[in-house]
Amino acid sequence: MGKLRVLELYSGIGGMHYALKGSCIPAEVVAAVDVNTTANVVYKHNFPSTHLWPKTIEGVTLNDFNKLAFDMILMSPPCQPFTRIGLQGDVSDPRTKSFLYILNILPRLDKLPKFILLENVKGFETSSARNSLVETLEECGYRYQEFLLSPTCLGIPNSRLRYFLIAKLQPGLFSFETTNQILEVFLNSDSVDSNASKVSDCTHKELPACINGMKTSKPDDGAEPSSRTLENEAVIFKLETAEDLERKQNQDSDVSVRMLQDFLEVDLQNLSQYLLPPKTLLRYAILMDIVQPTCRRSVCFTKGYGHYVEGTGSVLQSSLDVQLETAFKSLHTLSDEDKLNQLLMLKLRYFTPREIANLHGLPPEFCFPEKTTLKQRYRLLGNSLNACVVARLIKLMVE
Ligand SMILES: C[S@@+](CC[C@H](N)C(=O)[O-])C[C@H]1O[C@@H](n2cnc3c(N)ncnc32)[C@H](O)[C@@H]1O
Repeated sequence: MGKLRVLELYSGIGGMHYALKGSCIPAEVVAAVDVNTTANVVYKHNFPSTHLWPKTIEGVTLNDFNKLAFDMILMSPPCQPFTRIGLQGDVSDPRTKSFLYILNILPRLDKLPKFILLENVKGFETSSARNSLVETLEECGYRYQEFLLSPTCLGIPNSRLRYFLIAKLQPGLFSFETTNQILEVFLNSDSVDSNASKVSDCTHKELPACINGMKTSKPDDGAEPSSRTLENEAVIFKLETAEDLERKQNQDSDVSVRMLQDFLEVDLQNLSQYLLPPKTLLRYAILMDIVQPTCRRSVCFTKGYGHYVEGTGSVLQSSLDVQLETAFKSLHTLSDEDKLNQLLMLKLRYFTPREIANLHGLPPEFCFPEKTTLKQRYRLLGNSLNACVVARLIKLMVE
């Protein structure tokens, strides 16, 4: 097979590009399109020779698309119109306009791409946008398969449940039986399993995230602890019930998932930059998802991480001299000053952008330009994707 020509839409910081590299499929990104200036600076920094179009997708004409003669589309359209906690504007949200434009362009292309992969949030599967996508694919003669997957199914200790669709132009066949059901595990077909080590061999050597074989348990749903009600549930400590604690203990004892410590920076420079400030500790400590380096879980890192505290991602207890339970149990009886002293002993800190990049399966060579601020880094990473999960899907789609 010659090199596949790949079009990367909504390219952001290039998560799809890294996934493509990780898949080891002979391919090149012939164009990447994104309208976000900050993301584009990061993309260009990491992929200086890729043709990046800093414009809206609606601004790319049918003629421009035809000239690219691409074989594959990789895309992660804006997810805000489909998030469970958002307004769910779906196709009437202006942010879906570019996606509908792509659906309109697709049947009119001189040559249909052989492969299409789409990533979005959980919630997309019940949207009208998804229905339009599937209708268009069927009209154009594609077979497709939908998934809901989290990186935990690859042994990566991070919940990031996402919707994926892979499509292949007929007469091309997938190496597995497609089903109308949304698959919540990677398929255990021989072809996928036997290739698991191959993906990891060529995927970012020092990166621990992609080394694992596949796990076939159902993914957790990545729900944030603060998003549910606590009525009728006895709180043990830190607003957590026995059920919460049991779930977390189960996750932490699941040895098919790696420990967070494998993803942490070893000699962290500027630790103080990442420590949670006193005001935040006093106001929000009780709501935060706190993990230790030996934990095998973390909640989804969103674009507000490091800025908003509640439900945006886990924080790390970097001093293990004090037990979390001990620090929290008597907290409500203390004065603010004593409360703070007790919390400070835990040395709670944010994960660094590099550590989140590690959890996302971005390779060691991925980096931010110096000028990208910390807030921008968290924001861009929160919008990105897990490159290991997508690498697996690309392989499954093409083989
Ligand atoms: C969910 S993020 C995708 C992130 C990307 N996969 C990554 O790894 O960083 C959606 C991206 O679409 C871009 N975007 C949104 N609307 C767009 C449009 N109409 N044209 C081009 N890019 C758009 C945003 O700037 C954002 O970077």
